[in-house]
Amino acid sequence: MLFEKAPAKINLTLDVLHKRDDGYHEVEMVMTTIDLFDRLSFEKLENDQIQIESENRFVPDNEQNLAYQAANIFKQQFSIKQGIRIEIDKQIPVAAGLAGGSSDAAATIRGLNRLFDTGLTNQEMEQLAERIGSDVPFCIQGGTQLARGRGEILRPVASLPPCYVVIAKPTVGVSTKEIYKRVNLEKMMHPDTSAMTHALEDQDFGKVCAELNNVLEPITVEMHSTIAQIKERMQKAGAPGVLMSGSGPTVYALVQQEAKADRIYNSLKGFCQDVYTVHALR
Ligand SMILES: C[C@@](CO)(OP(=O)(O)O)[C@H](O)COP(=O)(O)OP(=O)(O)OC[C@H]1O[C@@H](n2ccc(N)nc2=O)[C@H](O)[C@@H]1O
Ligand SMILES: Nc1ncnc2c1ncn2[C@@H]1O[C@H](COP(=O)(O)OP(=O)(O)O)[C@@H](O)[C@H]1O
Repeated sequence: MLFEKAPAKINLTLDVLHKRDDGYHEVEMVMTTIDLFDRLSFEKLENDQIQIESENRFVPDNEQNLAYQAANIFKQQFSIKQGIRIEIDKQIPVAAGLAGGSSDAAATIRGLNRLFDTGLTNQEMEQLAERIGSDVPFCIQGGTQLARGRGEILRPVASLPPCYVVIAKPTVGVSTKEIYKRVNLEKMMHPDTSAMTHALEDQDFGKVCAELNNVLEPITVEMHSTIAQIKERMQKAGAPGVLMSGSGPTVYALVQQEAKADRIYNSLKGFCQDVYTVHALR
């Protein structure tokens, strides 16, 4: 048996540049992994099946599961006849904009690369990952990266300065596809991506907070006003930087003082079911 941790990600910026002929959107976004993890275990089976086990009722146990899809692609790639049992201890909220499923898929590729001793490089794993979803290549290495293309063209950038990340996920469900469908390119306040990467290089926390921007946020907020309410609560509790992650509905606050992080956490506990205080991964 072998284990892998699958961290969640947040978007520090998310820009949509244009719609492509293949239906996807050309994006430019800075993402960073945080210390909120799913834990996966991998075991070889004598039969030819892929088995997914999870106690979380929102996690599919069939080919819909991104970890299943990753295992299937991996088996095909290396003509592996054995089966694989994958157990997912789910800690990342599902359908949250935190890339939980994508990170499970990436962890599966990393885990199977070790289990079957196949020696794939990170770049080769990212190429396999691309076939599963736009966010999966980023999740192979995580850290802080600038992602372009539909999310698969990656460049490492400087990490977040040390800070707390207070995360709140309302119970509303959001479909990524639906949010991208509502994108109106004329009506956008685009992030300054290069200002964000420079702020990270300079470890300028105030500037990082000032540059947080996600063009999908107004679209999801229009559908779910609770996101705006969470943002307002965080700001009132003293958060210097607040943003929705990915297509939502999760909102996070960045803050450097522990006492302020506690205050933000307490202002949301009771209002929101899923609230966590975590750190960015360096
Ligand atoms: C918005 C983001 C930001 O990190 O994350 P999440 O909210 O999912 O965490 C990503 O772009 C989501 O990536 P991911 O969830 O992997 O998307 P995919 O499975 O590849 O695509 C789901 C659907 O979203 C739309 N899509 C996705 C990526 C992209 N660059 N352009 C798109 O238009 C397409 O309609 C696609 O059918
Ligand atoms: N391993 C997995 N963990 C969670 N959700 C998964 C997984 N595999 C597939 N899914 C499906 O993917 C959808 C999006 O989930 P998730 O990856 O958590 O969200 P997001 O893309 O918003 O970050 C869910 O509705 C769920 O049914």
